[in-house]
Amino acid sequence: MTADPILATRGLVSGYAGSRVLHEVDVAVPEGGVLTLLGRNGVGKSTLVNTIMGLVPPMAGSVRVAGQEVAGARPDAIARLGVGLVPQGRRVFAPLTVAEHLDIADRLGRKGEWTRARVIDLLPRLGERLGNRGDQLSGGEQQMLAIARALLTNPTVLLLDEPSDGLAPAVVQQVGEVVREVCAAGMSALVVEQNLRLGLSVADRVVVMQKGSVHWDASVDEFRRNRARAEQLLGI
Ligand SMILES: Nc1ncnc2c1ncn2[C@@H]1O[C@H](COP(=O)(O)OP(=O)(O)OP(=O)(O)O)[C@@H](O)[C@H]1O
Repeated sequence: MTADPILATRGLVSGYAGSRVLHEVDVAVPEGGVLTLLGRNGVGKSTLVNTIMGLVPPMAGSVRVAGQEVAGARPDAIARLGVGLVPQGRRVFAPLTVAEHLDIADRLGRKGEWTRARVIDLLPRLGERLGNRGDQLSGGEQQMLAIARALLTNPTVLLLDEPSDGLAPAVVQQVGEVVREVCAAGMSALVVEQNLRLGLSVADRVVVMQKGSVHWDASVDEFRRNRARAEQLLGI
């Protein structure tokens, strides 16, 4: 891993209609590594992800992708610079088929090693469901589609916002395997997870947020050794 992070925020302030949610947040995703972001409900994890992606405009601070400043840029420009988003709630389009979702990502996204064939090889279930509409998919299949769509844009860093959200335990395990496989293939990622086991299984570093601020930035080992602190910050 190099010293320069592939994605870094510095002093990032953000929020909605005058109310601040993020207070000078510094996080860094190591190149080829995974940063897992933990925190109780409502601490600002999705706001951080959406601000990095340009969906929520930053009020102050910096967001750098591969050394380039992107704070204030539009989401499509940020995507073209190599940031891929697997959004909370998956955002699959009900009337579009799996194939149509993949076509759109293929057409609009960057070209690279994540081709449609490779994505379907990783997620064979999607290959069997190409003609099915978004609203005919299970939650797990929708999550796989959200991941496939993001991978097809060939990001240099992937933002995954609670990929296990709302899924049954067996399906969480399948999604976990996919996330681990993608990360093991060298994808840099920021992973927001409520599922501690999944989050830690992919992480190189762990950041815990509380009330819009980073309260703990630790290696996975350090996090595991300080169980009491983890429990106190996460309310578990
Ligand atoms: N679109 C929005 N407009 C106004 N306030 C919002 C909006 N989205 C989130 N908030 C508020 O911002 C704060 C942080 O929410 P956010 O969704 O970022 O937290 P989170 O840590 O991702 O929580 P969760 O785990 O529940 O998704 C909350 O107080 C929430 O009510």
